[in-house]
Amino acid sequence: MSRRGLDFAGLVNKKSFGLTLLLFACVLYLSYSFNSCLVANLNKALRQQRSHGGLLSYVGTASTPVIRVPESREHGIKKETVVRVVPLTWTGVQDPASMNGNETSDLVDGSPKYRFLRHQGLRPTRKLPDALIIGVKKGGTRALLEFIRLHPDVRAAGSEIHFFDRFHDKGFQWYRHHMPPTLEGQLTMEKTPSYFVTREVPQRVHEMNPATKLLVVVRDPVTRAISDYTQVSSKKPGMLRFEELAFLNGTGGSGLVDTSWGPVKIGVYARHLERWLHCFPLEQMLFVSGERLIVDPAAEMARVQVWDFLGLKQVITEKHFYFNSTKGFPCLMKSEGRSTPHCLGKTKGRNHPNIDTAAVERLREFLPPI
Ligand SMILES: Nc1ncnc2c1ncn2[C@@H]1O[C@H](COP(=O)(O)OS(=O)(=O)O)[C@@H](OP(=O)(O)O)[C@H]1O
Repeated sequence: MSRRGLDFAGLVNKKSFGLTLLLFACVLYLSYSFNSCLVANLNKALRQQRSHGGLLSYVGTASTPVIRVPESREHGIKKETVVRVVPLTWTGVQDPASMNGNETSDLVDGSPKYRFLRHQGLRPTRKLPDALIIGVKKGGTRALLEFIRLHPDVRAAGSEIHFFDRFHDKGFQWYRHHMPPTLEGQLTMEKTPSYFVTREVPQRVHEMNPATKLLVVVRDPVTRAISDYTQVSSKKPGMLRFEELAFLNGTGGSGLVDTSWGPVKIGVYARHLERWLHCFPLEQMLFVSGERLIVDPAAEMARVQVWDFLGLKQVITEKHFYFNSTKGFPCLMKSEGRSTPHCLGKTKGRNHPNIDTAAVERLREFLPPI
């Protein structure tokens, strides 16, 4: 390229560099003035709302803002709704309580989720249960627990804690630490189906709190016994047939029922209930139908929610369930842990073996349907 050509190219490069620089400075200036203008306007609007009680007026503290939303006018009286404002993201602001070591052992761990809640002025703590699902084994206790914990005012331990029948000597502190953190007004629940049939449990629950609410899922005792047998035999291949175990000397449907066999013994509900009634009034117990939990879960859950002792609002409805025809059971649209439709685990809703009709009939005479 000629010397004149090179000079010209240099001039063009310098010019475009200068232009780019100018353009960049303009963009920077515009974005700065736009943002500061926006922030100033927002501040002004908030100040106005606070002083004049405008569309939304703030009445909370700095950490737990509460807004009052004017709703309507009735008979000349202004009505408003109070809403606690909880941002959807944790701001990362350090909670002073977690810095000065003022926390009691009641408070939950310092993970971001709980630091975030405390920052909002909400102090989750672990409490001893207010209500227990005490049984019956294979009645549908898992279904009841998973359904009731859809309620925002209920939090439940996910697994069976077995405190009152196996780990009582570990003490209440141990038990409490197995409970989920709850906010004020939320109920704490736990389910361990063996509580219903364990001799010492009613007295121990009473010692913890005589006002404990008790929920019992009851199911036809014969179907329950077959369900129980199905579970045990799935873990023990080669187990004797149901008919051989349910009757004395393996006499099947023609013989005497073996009342000492676990699956039969658990189904004598009245015997176990008697022990509970020595410690708790009947009104403090709610009997939930295991059958209705399957055929109409929303209706059965409505019964649970209107039970005065729990004092829950009607929140769980048909919208929370769908019927999964492959599984043959109602399943959940979503739950606390999962936002997609799902069913209870594989061990819930197993296929039962065919049992001789004579054996079922004979057993039903001994364990009549409830
Ligand atoms: N929605 C839904 N999905 C699946 N299963 C359901 C459901 N609702 C009630 N059931 C019935 O619950 C039975 C199991 O009872 P439990 O949860 O009390 O069993 S356990 O004692 O905790 O092992 C289980 O017994 P099986 O059918 O013998 O498996 C079910 O019949």
